[in-house]
Amino acid sequence: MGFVIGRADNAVRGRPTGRLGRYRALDGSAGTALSLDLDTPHAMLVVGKRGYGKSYTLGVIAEELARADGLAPVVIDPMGVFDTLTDAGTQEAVPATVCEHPTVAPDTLDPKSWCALLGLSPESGPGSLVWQAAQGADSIAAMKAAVRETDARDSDSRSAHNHLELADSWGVFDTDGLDEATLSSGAVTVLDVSGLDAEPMNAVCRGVADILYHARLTDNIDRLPWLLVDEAHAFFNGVAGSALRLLLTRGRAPGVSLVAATQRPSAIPTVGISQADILVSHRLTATDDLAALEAARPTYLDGDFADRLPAQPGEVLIVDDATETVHAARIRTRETPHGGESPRASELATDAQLIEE
Ligand SMILES: Nc1ncnc2c1ncn2[C@@H]1O[C@H](COP(=O)(O)OP(=O)(O)OP(=O)(O)O)[C@@H](O)[C@H]1O
Repeated sequence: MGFVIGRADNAVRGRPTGRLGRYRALDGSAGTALSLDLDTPHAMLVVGKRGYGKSYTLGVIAEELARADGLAPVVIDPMGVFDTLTDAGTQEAVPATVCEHPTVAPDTLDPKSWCALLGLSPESGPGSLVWQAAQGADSIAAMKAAVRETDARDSDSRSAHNHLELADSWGVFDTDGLDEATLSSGAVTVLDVSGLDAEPMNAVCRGVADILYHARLTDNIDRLPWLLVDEAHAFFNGVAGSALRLLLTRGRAPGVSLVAATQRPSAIPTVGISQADILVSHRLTATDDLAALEAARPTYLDGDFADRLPAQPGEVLIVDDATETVHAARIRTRETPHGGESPRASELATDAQLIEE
């Protein structure tokens, strides 16, 4: 099994692990196996510039989580590239389901989040109406009715109503939306949010993060959730941000893991980097991204961090807090097809065009 990332006592064997890859030897040969601890909760950050393998690495982690017992993996998929987890692969099938139109119950969002989602200040007339409506209603229809029935100024209730109409039009709110039971089937649940704008995408992520966290706090699920979020900067900077920060800072106590992938670590709040116990870094070159990592992780990342970063797709530098170690590795090959390949013009050209050349 080789080394287990995220497990303080590497002598402990026989507990759940996922195959991550192998050490990268200087001569390019494959070294000892590297696994990821799946026994205890973790907060992981996967970073790297575009095209160097973040989504691929998330896919590898999802494959391993789906096969492990006792876990409830959920992928927030803003690029629509993880549906391939259900395809036939090189090994036995990965238990996976894809939800193409994920919805959450309106009351998974608290009043403050409703105001933030709709871009309303809670102190404003329309904002305070939305706040009040969100406190008592469990559907958008009930929220709209509550707003209509107030004796507030006409212009305020009309504005609040219009904002709620807009939220309704996103199609991501439903009283029968995702719940802890559907999210903890044991298979990896892929939530395809790729067709959505930033606000509804954030609403789904926020709702799901809250459902998983509260389900563990109240002992309502007996599996340990792992929330995987691709393009995480889009969520840390939206309504989902506070829920993701909560998972990073307090998720591990009740047993919720977060794996956040981003090409822009500089757009992630410092706490998002400093609270991660496992950092997986693909190639990074932007000065502000490197500075953000170094500023948040001074303990292990000294000045030569940039020099130690890999150059090829699929290669990573892993910083592991549990063992206080840094590892140069290559992520293993996906078993299911990778869905994030950029299209090439040559692939789209017809045979006739290619013959003409
Ligand atoms: N571990 C790996 N083994 C083999 N090939 C890999 C590996 N990781 C990445 N690749 C190759 O690199 C390509 C880019 O990877 P990926 O789509 O994950 O990039 P990304 O960093 O998520 O980019 P983007 O930010 O554009 O989504 C893949 O299509 C694949 O061909």
